[in-house]
Amino acid sequence: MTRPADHPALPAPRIGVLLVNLGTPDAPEPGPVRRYLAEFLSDRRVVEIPPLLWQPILRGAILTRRPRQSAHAYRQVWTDEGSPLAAITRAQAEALQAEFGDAVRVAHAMRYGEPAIGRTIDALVAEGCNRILIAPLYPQYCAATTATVVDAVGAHLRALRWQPSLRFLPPYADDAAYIGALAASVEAGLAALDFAPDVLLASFHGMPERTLHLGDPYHCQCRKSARLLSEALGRPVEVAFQSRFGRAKWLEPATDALLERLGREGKSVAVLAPGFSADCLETLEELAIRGKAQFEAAGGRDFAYLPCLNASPPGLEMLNALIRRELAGWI
Ligand SMILES: C=CC1=C(C)c2cc3[nH]c(cc4nc(cc5[nH]c(cc1n2)c(C)c5CCC(=O)O)C(CCC(=O)O)=C4C)c(C)c3C=C
Ligand SMILES: [Fe+2]
Ligand SMILES: [Fe+2]
Repeated sequence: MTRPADHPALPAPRIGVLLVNLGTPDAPEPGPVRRYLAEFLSDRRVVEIPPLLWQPILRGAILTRRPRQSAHAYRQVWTDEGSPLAAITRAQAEALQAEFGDAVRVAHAMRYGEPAIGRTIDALVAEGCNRILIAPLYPQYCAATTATVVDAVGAHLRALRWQPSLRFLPPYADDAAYIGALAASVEAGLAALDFAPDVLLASFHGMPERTLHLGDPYHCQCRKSARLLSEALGRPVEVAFQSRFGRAKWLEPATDALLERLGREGKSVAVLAPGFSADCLETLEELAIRGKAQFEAAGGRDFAYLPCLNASPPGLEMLNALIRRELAGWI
C-alpha cells in the first residue's frame, strides 16, 4: 500500500541508548557558571527547601559569590575538549556507539545544561528510535541525581504525541560488573604508584544527612559499593563524603576532615571517587588538587588520586555489559 503524499516520513525503527550525567558549565567563566548553578540549584530534588525561602537565598548570596569562585576552580581542570565531565561523557558515548554498531544509536545528555535531555530524545526519535534505554550514569541511587533524570525525561515526554518506549538502567552499586571494573582499575592504579598507600579512601559525593532518614538509599548503596570493593581487593577501604554544600549537617565522615587527620598522622593515602562515572570538578579540583594540598599541609606523606572509570577499558566493558543486559529482548 502506498502512503498518501502528505503522510509524515517514518524512519526505520531503531534502538536508542541515552547516557545521562549531571551537567557542567559551557565555559569556566562566571556567566556560564552562574547559568549552570541557577538551573542545577533550582531543582527541588537537589535543594529541598521551599522555593519561596530558597530562591531569594540562591538569587542573592549564592549566585552573586559562588560563580566567580567556582569559575576559578573550573579553570584549573578545564581541557582543550572543554569541561572534563563533558569531554569524558562524550567519549563514553562515542566508544559505546562504536561497540554497538548500526543497530543501536548511542547518545549522551546532561540533566542541567547542554546537550539537553529533551532535545537529545527528540533527535533520537527523529532518527527512528522508538525504544530508548535511559542510562543515568550514577552507580548509587540518589533522589538528587537518579530520580531527577527520570523526572526530566517524564516532563519531556508529556509533550510528545508519539512517545518512544522507555527503559531505565537501574542503579548498579552492587553489580559484579561495576565492582569488578573498580577493582581492576584500582589494582592498576596502585601498581603504577611508587609507594604503597597506608589507606585506600573511597570518597563519595555527600548529601544532607536528613535524606538518609527520609529513606534515600544513597548512603547505604555507597557503603555497600565500598564494602564489596574492599572484599574484591582483599584490603580495607575507608569511606568519606565530600563536597558539602550549605549549612545543614551532611553525611560523615567528611573527606576533607579525614584527609587532614590522615595527614596529621603522617599516613600515605590513595583516593578514589567510585560514585562518579567521570572525572569532574569534584574529583580533579576538590580531591586531586585541594585534597592533596590539605593532606600535605597537615603533614601527610604520599598522596595519589586514582582516576574514575571514565572511558577506560574496564569502564567501557562495564557500561557495555550493563547496557546489553538492559537491552535484552530489544536487540
Ligand atoms: C555523584 C553524585 C552527586 C550527588 C549525590 C550530588 C549532590 C549534590 N550536589 C550539590 C551541589 C553541587 N554539586 C556540584 C557539582 C557536581 N556534583 C556532582 C555529582 C553529585 N552531586 C558532579 C558530577 C558535579 C560536577 C560537575 C562538573 O561540572 O564537573 C556543584 C557545582 C560546582 C560548585 O560550584 O561547587 C554544586 C554547587 C548538592 C547541593 C547536592 C545534593 C543535595
Ligand atoms: Fe554535586
Ligand atoms: Fe546507610
